Amino acid sequence: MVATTNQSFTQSSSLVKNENKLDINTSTSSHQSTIFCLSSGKGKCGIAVIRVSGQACRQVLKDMAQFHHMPIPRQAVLRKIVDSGNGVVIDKGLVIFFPAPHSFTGEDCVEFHLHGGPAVVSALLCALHSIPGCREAHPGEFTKRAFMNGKLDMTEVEGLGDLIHAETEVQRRQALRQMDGDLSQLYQGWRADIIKCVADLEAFIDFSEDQDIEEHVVESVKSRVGKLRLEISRHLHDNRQGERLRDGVQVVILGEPNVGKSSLMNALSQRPAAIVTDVAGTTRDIIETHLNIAGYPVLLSDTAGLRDTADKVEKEGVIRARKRAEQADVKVVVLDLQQWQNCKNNNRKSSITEFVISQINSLGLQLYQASASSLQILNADLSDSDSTPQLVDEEYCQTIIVLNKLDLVQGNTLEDLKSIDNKVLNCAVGSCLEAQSGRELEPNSPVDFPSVCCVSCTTGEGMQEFLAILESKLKIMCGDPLAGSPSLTQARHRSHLTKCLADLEQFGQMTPADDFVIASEALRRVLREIGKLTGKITTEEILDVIFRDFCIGK
Ligand SMILES: Nc1nc2c(c(=O)[nH]1)N(C=O)[C@@H](CNc1ccc(C(=O)N[C@@H](CCC(=O)O)C(=O)O)cc1)CN2
Ligand SMILES: Nc1nc2c(ncn2[C@@H]2O[C@H](COP(=O)(O)OP(=O)(O)OP(=O)(O)O)[C@@H](O)[C@H]2O)c(=O)[nH]1
Repeated sequence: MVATTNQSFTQSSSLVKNENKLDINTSTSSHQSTIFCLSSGKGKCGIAVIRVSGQACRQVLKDMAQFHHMPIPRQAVLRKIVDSGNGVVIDKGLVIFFPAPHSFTGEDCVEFHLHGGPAVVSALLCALHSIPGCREAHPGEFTKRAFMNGKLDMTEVEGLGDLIHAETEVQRRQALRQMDGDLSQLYQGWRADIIKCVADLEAFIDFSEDQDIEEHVVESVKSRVGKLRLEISRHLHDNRQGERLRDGVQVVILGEPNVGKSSLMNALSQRPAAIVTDVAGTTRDIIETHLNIAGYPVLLSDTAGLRDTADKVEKEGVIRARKRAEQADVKVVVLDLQQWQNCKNNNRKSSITEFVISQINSLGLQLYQASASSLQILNADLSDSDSTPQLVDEEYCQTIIVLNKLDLVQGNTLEDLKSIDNKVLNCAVGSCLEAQSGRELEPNSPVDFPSVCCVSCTTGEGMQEFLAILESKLKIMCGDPLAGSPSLTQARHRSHLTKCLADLEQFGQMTPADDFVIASEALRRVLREIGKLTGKITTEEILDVIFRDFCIGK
């Protein structure tokens, strides 16, 4: 066995060398031009920061800030800053030198912190232009250099991009975690595991006449690959929590005409985003607004009231509403309590539960919301590496039922409403939806029943409770970005990892009669995919797509 270990080690290092041949992420920046850019926001501001990165930085310091010796690294110094072309003083500002490799880009960097007037900024940019070898940076070019110089891997770069684009607190937390390398570490760890497996397997291929090695090595590799398969499965089947948080949660308001959908939309967005009238069928097109609800990014849509109609325009609106409902992460179904009050007034016996159920049924929406298969994997036994988890990707969504126009409910009806226990109502409605879905769930599988609440969009009563429910649903849909292992955040990652999983599964089905060379090739493909994920293997095309979305000056 000692021999095997040694063999693994040499295999392992040759493997790394082989892989590096595919690596274009090794370029040195010595031949590149020096780039500069305004990194703070455009327009008048207190202080403007202009960054310079590249070989000409030392010349810039000499010519523009009269440093005859290089300043102490990373220490701000107040200097007169001069246009070296004409000797004119541009401003008196702070200058910081970050010598390579200890800078953001890994190259020599200089920062000018100036007074934020547009004329000051443009004079400095102009002066930099005239220094030989200097040019203005493209969007994301500083970060691209940081990536090229190995300061950040691709997932960290993407985290940084997300941090800049983060509009809400929870998005910020997820992006920061990714920028800090949590996702990178997870993927690098998987890569290291596979490298070991390939090394062991290839050592076995070279020394297969030794039966002792076969037993141990092949079995151990199979079991390690099995564990990894399960880990990647779990990471992929997370109900897209991280992606949802990054892209925004789709919350869709649905219901019959005139029940108060647009009023709810306006109450949530605190502005008259949608037209409200007492004419049934007012909203036709989908009306969207972006909201920050408790730190979660939400794309809220108001939709046309669901009903059969001969009106051509309204009909199209209803089709769009149903389509949007299918894409919803959270469905907010609005019902009109005045209709229940009318039932009661007409002496038609109807409990609130019956009313809710019959109304929901008549809307013809798919509101059932368990994602049993995805949740199953979370409970799967990690040690049982031979069982390939069978996962079906189900759409997972949450439903809130809002009983609106609470202010119109009076007398006995109001008392009836107040007497009902919310939990009982939630369960009754939930069971009904479960039955309606026609699907059998295993006992104890976690199902989130829809939550029911009463509000008045006119008086604001119940709105806090509704918001609290919505918040809890957003939490379920996005998870806590700081808890547990980091989430998958992008379709790009999903696509690479799905390919990895397919190859790992192919490997798992290998039998002793199979060719181990082919099996090890499957593992090498996994390595290549993870390499693409972290940017160890990349192409200009991919880089362009990723850096395109960065701001100028980043
Ligand atoms: N003025 C200023 N503020 C800024 C930045 C900047 O470039 N300039 N940043 C730009 O995004 C962010 C900070 N990120 C930075 C990341 C690395 C290094 C850096 O010098 N890294 C060196 C040394 C590390 C150390 O000493 O701990 C290195 O990695 O070797 C600097 C800033 C946010 N604030
Ligand atoms: N009393 C009372 N009236 C409400 C409440 N919410 C909405 N309304 C009224 O109900 C009517 C319909 O409201 P909308 O918000 O336009 O209803 P909608 O569901 O968007 O209607 P459509 O666009 O037809 O689908 C308007 O006259 C609102 O003022 C409420 O809580 N109490």
